[in-house]
Amino acid sequence: MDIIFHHPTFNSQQWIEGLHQKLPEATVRQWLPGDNQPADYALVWHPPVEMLSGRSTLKGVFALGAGVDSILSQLQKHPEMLPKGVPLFRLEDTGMALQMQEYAVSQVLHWFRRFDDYQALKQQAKWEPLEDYRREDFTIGVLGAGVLGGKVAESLAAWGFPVRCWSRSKKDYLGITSYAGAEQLGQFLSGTRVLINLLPNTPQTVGIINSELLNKLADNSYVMNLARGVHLVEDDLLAALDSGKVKGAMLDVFAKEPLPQNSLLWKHPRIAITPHLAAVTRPEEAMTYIAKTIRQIENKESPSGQVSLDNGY
Ligand SMILES: NC(=O)C1=CN([C@@H]2O[C@H](COP(=O)(O)OP(=O)(O)OC[C@H]3O[C@@H](n4cnc5c(N)ncnc54)[C@H](OP(=O)(O)O)[C@@H]3O)[C@@H](O)[C@H]2O)C=CC1
Ligand SMILES: O=C(O)C(=O)CO
Repeated sequence: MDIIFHHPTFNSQQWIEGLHQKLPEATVRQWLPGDNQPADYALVWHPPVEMLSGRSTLKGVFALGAGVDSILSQLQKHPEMLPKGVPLFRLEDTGMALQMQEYAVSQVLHWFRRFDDYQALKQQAKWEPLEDYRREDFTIGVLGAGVLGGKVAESLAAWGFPVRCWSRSKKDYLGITSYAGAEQLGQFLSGTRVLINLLPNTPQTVGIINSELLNKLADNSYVMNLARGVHLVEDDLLAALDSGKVKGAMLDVFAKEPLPQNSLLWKHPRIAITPHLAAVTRPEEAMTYIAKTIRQIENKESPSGQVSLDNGY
C-alpha cells in the first residue's frame, strides 16, 4: 500500500514515521513535484493540483483538517484533481473538539463575568463593582451543530447556560434547543446573547454574519467566529459594535489571513483576536483516525468522515 503526503507546514518526517508505525504494511512518502508514481491514499492540505490529478489508483484522499473548503474550491477549478468515485475524508474531531470547547468556554466566561468591562475600568484606574449578569439572560447560540459545534454547545450547557444550536437538520443534543433550516434562523437568533460560529464554508454560509443577522440578536450581544473568515462581514460587525448592538467579539479566523496590519479589527478595543488556532490538527489523533479509516476501506467497511461533495462539507 502506497501513501503520499503533502502539507505546506507540517513536519513530514513525523507524519511519515507515525503513519508507518500505525500501518506497518504501508509505504509512506512525502509527495514532491514530479512524483507521479502510483499511490493508494493521499493525505493533503492545500495540495498542488498535479499531486492528485490523473491518479486513477487512489482509494481515498484525506484532508488533514476539519474544513475542506480550500480543497473543494480547488476542485471546482480543477475537477480532474479527484478522480470520479474517489472518496474525500476529513478529520472529525481527532482532538479538535476539546480545543474548541476550551476556547469557547473560556471566552464565554470572560464575557459573562464581565472581565471585558473590568479591563476597561482598569484602564481608568476605577474600582467599580458592576452588576452580575444572569445566566438566564445569557443564551448562547451555536451556528453549525456538527462535530465541533455540537461539542461546544454541550460544554456550555454543562456550565448552566441556556444553549441553542442551528443546523441544516434537527439535532437531539441533551439540554440544547435545536433549530434547523433557513426558516428557523430568525427564531434561533431572537434572544441569542452570545453567537458562536462553527459552520462550514459553503456557498450558503458565506457572509451569513451580516448586519441583518446581527440586528436580530439580543442587545449587548457577543460574537465569536471560530469557523471561517468569509462567514463574517467585517464592516457589518464594526458597525454593530459602534452602534452598541454588539458589545464584544472574539475572532479567530479572517477573510484574509494573516490579518493585514492595516485592518481596523486590530485597533478595535472590543474585538479580541487570535491567529487561526482555535483548534489545530493533533498529529497523533489524526493519524490514528486515518489508519483506522484506511483499514476500514481495505476491509470494504464504511468509515465515517466522508465529505459530501454535493453538500460541500
Ligand atoms: N478556527 C479553527 O481553528 C478551526 C475551524 N474549523 C471550522 O469549523 C467548521 C465546522 O467543523 P465541524 O463541526 O467538524 O463540521 P461538521 O460538518 O461536523 O458540522 C457542520 C455543521 O454545520 C451545519 N450546516 C452546514 N451548512 C449549513 C447551512 N446551510 N445551514 C445551517 N446549518 C448548516 C451542519 O448541519 P447538519 O448537521 O444538519 O449537516 C452541521 O451541523 C469547519 O468546516 C471549519 O471551517 C475547524 C477546525 C479548526
Ligand atoms: O482544520 C481546519 O479546518 C482548520 O481550520 C485548522 O486550523
